Amino acid sequence: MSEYGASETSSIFTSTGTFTSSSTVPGLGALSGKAIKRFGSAVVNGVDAILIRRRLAQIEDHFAQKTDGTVQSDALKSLYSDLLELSRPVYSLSIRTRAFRVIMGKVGGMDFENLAQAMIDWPLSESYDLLKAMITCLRTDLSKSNLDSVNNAHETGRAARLNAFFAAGHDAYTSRLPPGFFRNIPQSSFVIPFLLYIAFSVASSSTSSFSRLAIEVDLLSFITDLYPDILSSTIDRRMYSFPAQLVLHALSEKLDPAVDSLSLARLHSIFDKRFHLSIDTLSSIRSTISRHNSQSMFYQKPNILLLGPGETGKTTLLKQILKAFSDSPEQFYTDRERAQYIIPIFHNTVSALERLDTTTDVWNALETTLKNLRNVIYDDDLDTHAINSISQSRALAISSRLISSYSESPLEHVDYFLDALPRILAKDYLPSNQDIVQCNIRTTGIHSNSINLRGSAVSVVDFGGQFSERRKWINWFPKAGMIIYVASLSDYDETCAEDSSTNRMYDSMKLFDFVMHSEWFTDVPIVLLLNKTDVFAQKLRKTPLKQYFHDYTGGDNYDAGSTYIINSFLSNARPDTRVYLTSAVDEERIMETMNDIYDKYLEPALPYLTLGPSSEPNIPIQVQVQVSVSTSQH
Ligand SMILES: Nc1nc2c(ncn2[C@@H]2O[C@H](COP(=O)(O)OP(=O)(O)OP(=O)(O)O)[C@@H](O)[C@H]2O)c(=O)[nH]1
Ligand SMILES: [Mg+2]
Repeated sequence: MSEYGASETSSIFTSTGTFTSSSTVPGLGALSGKAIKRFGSAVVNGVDAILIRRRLAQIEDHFAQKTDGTVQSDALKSLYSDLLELSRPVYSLSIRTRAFRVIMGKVGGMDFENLAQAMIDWPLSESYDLLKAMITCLRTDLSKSNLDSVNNAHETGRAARLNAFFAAGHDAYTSRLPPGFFRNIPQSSFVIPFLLYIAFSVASSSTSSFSRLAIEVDLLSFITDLYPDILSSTIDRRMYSFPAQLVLHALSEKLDPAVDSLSLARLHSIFDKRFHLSIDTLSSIRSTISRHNSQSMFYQKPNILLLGPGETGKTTLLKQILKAFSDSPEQFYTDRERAQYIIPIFHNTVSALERLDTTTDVWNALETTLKNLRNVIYDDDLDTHAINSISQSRALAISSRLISSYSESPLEHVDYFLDALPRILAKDYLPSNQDIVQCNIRTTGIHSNSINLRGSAVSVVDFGGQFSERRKWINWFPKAGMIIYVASLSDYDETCAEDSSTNRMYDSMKLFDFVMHSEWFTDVPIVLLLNKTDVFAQKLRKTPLKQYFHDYTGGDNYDAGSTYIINSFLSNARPDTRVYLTSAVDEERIMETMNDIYDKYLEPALPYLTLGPSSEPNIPIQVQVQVSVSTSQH
């Protein structure tokens, strides 16, 4: 039994029978598909009035204390039926105001799935009145107050009462908005819950009737008034119209081209063609709603933090993202920028040569190459240097390839640059995109990069992963909107550059554990990116994982090995942690991963993404009355 008593589960208008045909209230009992006749006004008195007020009090109590998730579906249905019933213009304004307050609170608090369902099932004429009232209540951009234009005393009194009705709805709506929604964000963000409510109702209705209704109440003008620059806005601004685009998208899916061609034409004139949903509309709306309480969801924090130990691929990932999301990925690097990578690549090549097995026959011959490369590196004047003599040793480079394939364990970029030696040693060498991706430069300091992520301005922040760098991370913890923790699968047989007694993977797991359970990130989504799958696959065949993780039993099987490492990382992780296996040097693979992260985590967050307090002044909302619902009061 409900903690609110048996009456809670049944409607006074339907099942209890206490509210009978002797009622003086026209229209009662006409819920859920029964024909509703509009009588315009009602006189409620005696027992009926008491029952109605009692029921309303129950509904108010109920919704003040509970969210829908905790209530049984039958009970909910009757609660919503009665709630909607009591919002009808046939009741006194005081009753309607109380019902409207509950309804608007549900919408503002984004706990509206059941309300939307009840409204879809409601007769259209009733939904029309309620929708119109909602829009009026939320409109903030109308001319001052229409009270000024009302000239006789009676009308003024009526308008004032209506004003109070809308103000009550507005109040209830704003008081339930998710934390931070109202303050310091553009005014139009205030309507996000309402727009999501409409999008949800449209998307979940089975026919086009509800969509037509939304057009009829002039939702499109409401949207264009709120977002005058809906199509022309800059990237920074465009994200604010995401929920509006969601509504337009849902409407265009539901309207019937044969019947609603005019509405569709108007709709398409404001619909952003670049708007993209990765999942179906309803799931997309649901996942957007489900994120609303997560304070992390980019409210003033559009920052993706790339954390993880040194040399795990954070900067490589960033390079790939910056290039892929730029306006022209192919021309991303200028020749000057490419040239800046020559010296670091020579450095990488030298260290690659230095790590080769000195007992091999060709080592002596390679030394000339090494010496010349060093000369170039340590002399600032690249042009006058002995690039010529370096290129003479090109033949030797071929043999270096042999050596690298014999080397005991693969050395990643090291292998790459040894293989690329003939090209690197050419006189007119200019690093290719892939050379730049493979180039290993240790990050020091913090590097925040603004990118346009499918139309949204987001910062991706890259940190150095070495011990000495980690202490700098903390400054950014309060600003984290999302964490991508990058670990390297191939770390299992290596020790830390800063401490040769610590295994890199153990260090990585410990650091992950720290990040995962840091109080800064309680609400911050964390994605674990297990990188360097390519190196891992190669390495596993040569260096047994069991040697470093004694309880591992999967041999050199890639799936067994990677699953074991995933499980080890996740053994103490939050259940919502998402894991990806990827290779940051493989452009296609890493972009697949990033797109998936975008679809699952970023897209649902977009409505909450904002650039910060100073982006637009917070103009106080004024409640004004423009459209009145038909009613008469007592
Ligand atoms: N083969 C291979 N190499 C990778 C992969 N990811 C990164 N690398 C290489 O590993 C090296 C280190 O990568 P970075 O991105 O610089 O590492 P980081 O995490 O930024 O390191 P710090 O800046 O020191 O914290 C570079 O040479 C990359 O090209 C991968 O998936 N496969
Ligand atoms: Mg780096």
